[in-house]
Amino acid sequence: MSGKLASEYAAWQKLQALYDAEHTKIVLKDLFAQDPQRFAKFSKEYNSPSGPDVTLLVDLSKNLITEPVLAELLALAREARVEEFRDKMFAGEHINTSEDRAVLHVALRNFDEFHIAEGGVSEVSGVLAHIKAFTDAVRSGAWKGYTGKTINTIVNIGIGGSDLGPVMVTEALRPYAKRDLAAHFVSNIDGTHIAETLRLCDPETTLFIIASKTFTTQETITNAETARAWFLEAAKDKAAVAKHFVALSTNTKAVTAFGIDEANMFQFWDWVGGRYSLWSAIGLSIALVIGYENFEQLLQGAHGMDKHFKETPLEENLPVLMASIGLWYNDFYGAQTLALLPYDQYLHKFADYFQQGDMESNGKSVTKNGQRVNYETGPIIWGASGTNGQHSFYQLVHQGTKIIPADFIAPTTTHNPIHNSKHHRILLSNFFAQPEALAFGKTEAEVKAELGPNASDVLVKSKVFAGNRPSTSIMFPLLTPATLGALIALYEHKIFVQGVIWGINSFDQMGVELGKVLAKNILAQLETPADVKGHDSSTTGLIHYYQKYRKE
Ligand SMILES: O=P(O)(O)OC[C@H]1O[C@@H](O)[C@@H](O)[C@@H](O)[C@@H]1O
Repeated sequence: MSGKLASEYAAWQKLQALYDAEHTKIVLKDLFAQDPQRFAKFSKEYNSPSGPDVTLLVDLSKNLITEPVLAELLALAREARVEEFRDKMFAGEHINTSEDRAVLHVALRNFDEFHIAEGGVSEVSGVLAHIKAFTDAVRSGAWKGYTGKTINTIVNIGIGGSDLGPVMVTEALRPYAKRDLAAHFVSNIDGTHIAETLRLCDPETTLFIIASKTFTTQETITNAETARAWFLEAAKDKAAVAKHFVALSTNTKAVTAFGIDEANMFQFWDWVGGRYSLWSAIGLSIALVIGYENFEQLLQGAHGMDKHFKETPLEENLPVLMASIGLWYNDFYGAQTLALLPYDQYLHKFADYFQQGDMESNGKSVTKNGQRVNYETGPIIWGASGTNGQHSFYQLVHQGTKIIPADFIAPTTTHNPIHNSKHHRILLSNFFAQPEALAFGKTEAEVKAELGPNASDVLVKSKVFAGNRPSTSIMFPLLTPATLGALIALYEHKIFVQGVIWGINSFDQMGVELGKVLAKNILAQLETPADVKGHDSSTTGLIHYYQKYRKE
């Protein structure tokens, strides 16, 4: 970070000039017609440089880019010193400047390759061994509940980064799950979430995992206290808590104050950001569900992508390429969003996960130097899996007035090849068809030819697809733990690169704090109407309405 705003870089200005002069000429139909090598030029195959075999095909050719545009985008990455900041991250420098912290999720899956000097890094393997021993004990049935029964249900209580990663990954890796171990995730403070979950649990066979980096998050602590009270109603003995409650946290003092045995606390460190923490002790529920070996495969897969990101020249560097192209839309085309569209039911939480991953990281408008940016930063992330989206919001993606870059993601092979993979062939034919239709559209002449000479002009016009709508397609052979690890790390590093170019701190989350403070203040005023003070008339009116009609 050079103290410059991104828009002051020479490459940014060249990109603006390129956009102004060329963007009407960047027409996918023409670009593909002119260059039979376009797919070969703009698609990349990733083969993991270490660890288990992972291959990904990342097809960037249906993006609104030309070679000069891409070259200039990479020049921007260089001018913003992306390589230098990447190396600083891997070296453990405190690049999270506002909190004076290192950013070392890569150290959680390092497998002794990169040398990192930061307190706690040498303890990673010890925590992994703790996770292994504990998951083996629970999964084998050796770990017993307070009446001597084995555990058949786990409930992870956490929110944000202490929930979304475990939820997404355990869903994504269901084919590897121990099917007789039910896993539930409680996050919302709405009592309905814990109440409905506890209805599915038996206190004798349920293990609660209290996942909170700070161990002060109101939702998590309140839900954990409710779970403990529910448990003690049955167990009646506080000593039994040790067999049914474990904690994942950086805050030993608060964990022991809650009554959890320090031996049942899985440690991590302040250099693990919440939204980058599924690789840490926060992944305990993942390891319980899929087994430690599969959890380690997930980490190894991510490590391979880390190595790729660290060592590959920018021209071939997938996170850098995806970040650059995303920035092109975000800052020059005026695109507001990025749709994540996995054609794999197991990835149905992928977009939810990266809503936090991307939006909490790059939803910032002040640079690390305190300057207000004069350009767009993080995109709005959204999406849905499979063909469901097609019957819902794709109308707008195809024919609406907005430009919506989209990432299509699919495995060549399904874990559920029913009817000789008939379902999967249908699914994939949609996966291939949608980006094609978005890119190439349908002209008025084509519609007329299809409808015949008697079709009304209005009907013809309504069936025209302008096309030239950009997308990236990502394919891989099968959604394995290692492949998922690589895929997540790919997006993590994409977010990192964009944050560096925009000059923002992708690793704090000051915006989340305000809501917490305001809600605490109001909570203290909810009892009595006379206490409701210091608000605007709308907020006061809403609270008074609540006070009039509430029943407790
Ligand atoms: O893991 P804990 O500390 O409970 O935090 C849970 C979540 O809280 C939110 O306010 C954010 O700061 C998230 O980044 C974080 O993941």
